[in-house]
Amino acid sequence: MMATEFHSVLISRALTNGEFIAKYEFPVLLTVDYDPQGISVKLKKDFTDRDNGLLSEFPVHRFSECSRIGSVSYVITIDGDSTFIKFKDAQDLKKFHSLINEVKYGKGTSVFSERTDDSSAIQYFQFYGYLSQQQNMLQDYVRTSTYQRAVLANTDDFRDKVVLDVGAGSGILSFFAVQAGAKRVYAVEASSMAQHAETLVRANHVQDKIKVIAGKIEEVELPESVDVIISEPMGYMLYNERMLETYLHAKKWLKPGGIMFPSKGDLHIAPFMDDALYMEQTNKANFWVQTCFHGVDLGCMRDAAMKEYFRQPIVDTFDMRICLAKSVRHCVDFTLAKETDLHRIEVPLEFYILESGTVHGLAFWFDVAFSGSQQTVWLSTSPTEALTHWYQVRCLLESPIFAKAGQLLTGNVVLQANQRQSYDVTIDICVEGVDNSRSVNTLDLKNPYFRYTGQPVVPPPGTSTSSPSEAYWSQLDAQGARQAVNMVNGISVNGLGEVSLDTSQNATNLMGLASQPNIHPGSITSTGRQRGTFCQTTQGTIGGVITPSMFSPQAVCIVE
Ligand SMILES: C[S@@+](CC[C@H](N)C(=O)[O-])C[C@H]1O[C@@H](n2cnc3c(N)ncnc32)[C@H](O)[C@@H]1O
Repeated sequence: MMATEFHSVLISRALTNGEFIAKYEFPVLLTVDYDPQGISVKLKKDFTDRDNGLLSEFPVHRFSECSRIGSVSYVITIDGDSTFIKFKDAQDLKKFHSLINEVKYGKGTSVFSERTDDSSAIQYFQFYGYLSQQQNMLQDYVRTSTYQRAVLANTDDFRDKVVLDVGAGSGILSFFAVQAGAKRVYAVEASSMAQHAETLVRANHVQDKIKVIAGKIEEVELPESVDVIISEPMGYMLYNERMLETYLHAKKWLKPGGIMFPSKGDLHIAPFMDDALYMEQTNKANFWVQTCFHGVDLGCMRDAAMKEYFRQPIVDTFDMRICLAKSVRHCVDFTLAKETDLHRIEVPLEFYILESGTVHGLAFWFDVAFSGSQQTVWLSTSPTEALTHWYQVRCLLESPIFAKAGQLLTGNVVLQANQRQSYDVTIDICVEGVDNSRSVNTLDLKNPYFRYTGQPVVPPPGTSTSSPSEAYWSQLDAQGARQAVNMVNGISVNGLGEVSLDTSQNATNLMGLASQPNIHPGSITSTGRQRGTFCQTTQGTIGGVITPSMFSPQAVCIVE
């Protein structure tokens, strides 16, 4: 990944009276690098130690004002500031002009640019350009370790093979492919993280194996076809971010019979009951019921507030026992699916209700499988498995419906892709044979509510079929020597006044903590991935980066 360089360039800037004065009294080195939205122009002292000589940097995008002047000069205006660039000769100007033309008029539009709003793409790739955000994903050790295991358990599929890493980020999956014996890996990354990936590749002395290509998979050219495609394109509810389409698009570079890692994804959907969650959202909307808020009647806004709160998918985790029926599984085979298959996804639903209760909505989670020739490895985001940074997602119904054990709940979920790299999710369910039992809601997956607090999940009320108090004491009795011992907050005090820690309980707690992956707070809306924020919790301090879209009243903290 090499920047284009122009030596001995003179830079001037325009004064308000239209005259130009020298910005630097010496000739500079101008470099042009890839930028997710166009190009990044850097002005450096024309020294050999180029990294230290950076004078200034500005991006040139499709809508930037630029113009050629004469045969050796160019003027670029950004936010009213005009920079006059005088190249060494006409040859350099021509080269620079063609780079600018590529940005402004493109090599034609791409599948990615056609399906994505510019503003969404800018925010999205800025997010992934932060080392802290890549770190958040790397530190989800369930995710990262499962990928490494899947690759290293299938070395036959990687040894001496050419691999494509789609959306390489820091390049971690490319490194795994090399560890498994890959001959060459093309690591394609559209955000500015590509530059860091290149640095990591060099620092690890694998530049002869890993070739970092800065750009979007839909827009770059590879020198050859590949045997394996590896990627981590899953968003919330599997589909958020629409990066799975990028993953499927990349198949244009896959040799016939080539391997996709992961190979398939299963989206699980189940009806759930959660009175506390429903009441929490309703109570927030009830703020607007007030008829005399500082003397103002807010009542007319209550319905709109309900709509707004119920449009937000809830991202957190829960006890599987809130599910009233076995999940329906919707499977995508990445080796067979086309990217257009993901523009509108309709999942028919049919649930046999196992437990009577109020259906407050539908819960979603996903699993992906790496089907290697030696071993199949699954990565699961199920509520029954160790927590990942994808958590689980729940879509609420504004009007819940009651269903009895043995009844059939039918309907469908429609995921309609939008230009904001996300989906509008419509859930539509009804209890068969009951009047007025249908309920429909459309939610905006781009704008979820991060509800995860780091607190352990609690089982739904009413799951005890015998006396929990009796069960607790008989468990202690069964351990022996516990009779006549009082327990206060894990500290036992026996009849002799001796005090000791209840190590059995503490060990369980510690294990509980240790089994949590390094999960950070919720997400910004550009990706739905991690949100950094700063807060103190009972279990530690959480640090992270705040981005503009994080300033939402619903920001919550997560235990690290
Ligand atoms: C979820 S991250 C995964 C990063 C890395 N592979 C890992 O597993 O840690 C997805 C990465 O794909 C990149 N990406 C998303 N869409 C892309 C596209 N159309 N072309 C190239 N890279 C893309 C993002 O910038 C981001 O760095």
